[in-house]
Amino acid sequence: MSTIPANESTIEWKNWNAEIPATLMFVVQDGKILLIEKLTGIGQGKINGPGGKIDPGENALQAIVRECQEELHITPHSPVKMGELHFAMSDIPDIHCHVFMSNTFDGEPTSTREANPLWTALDAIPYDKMWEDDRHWLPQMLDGQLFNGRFEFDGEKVVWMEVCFGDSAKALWIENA
Ligand SMILES: Nc1nc2c([nH]c(=O)n2[C@H]2C[C@H](O)[C@@H](COP(=O)(O)OP(=O)(O)OP(=O)(O)O)O2)c(=O)[nH]1
Repeated sequence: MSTIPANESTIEWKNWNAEIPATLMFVVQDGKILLIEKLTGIGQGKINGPGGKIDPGENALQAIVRECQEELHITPHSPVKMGELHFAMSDIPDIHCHVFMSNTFDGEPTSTREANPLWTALDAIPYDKMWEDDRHWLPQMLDGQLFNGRFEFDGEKVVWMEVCFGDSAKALWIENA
């Protein structure tokens, strides 16, 4: 488990519930990862994976497939859930995010109103243009590790975090999609 800084979180995580359920997808193929330049919504202007909010009546898997279709015109095959992320935000509603990976998909990644596709070498992921927490779980996820991350933000800055990996991380997931 990794934590920063050493101080306690101001969040009472035991009773914490996010307002927004969301998803992320990372497609990896031939030594490259399919990232996006996000053009709308939360994190606009950042590099991220495709994803977005879960609509009422959807589960996380249905939501991530729909978001990939909407944002990049691709349909990922057999998404595998790799992690959950819990974001306690200071200035926007709190977010609970399900993170998936896939190695194959139908369609051609295409720019849309919401995103520009960016095939990126796995050793050149631009963490400086991504959310600050990503560097604390994305490398391990790409090594095949399941994860569970809790992050407290002040604006866009991480002020506290706790990230677990492996089976003990999966035991912390709220939902096994
Ligand atoms: N990698 C990463 N992704 C994050 C972080 N915080 C955060 O909300 N996200 C992701 C989760 C969602 O995929 C996305 C936020 O949802 P969104 O605003 O894109 O939702 P949406 O596509 O449904 O947008 P809209 O309907 O409001 O236009 O950003 C973070 O710290 N790191």
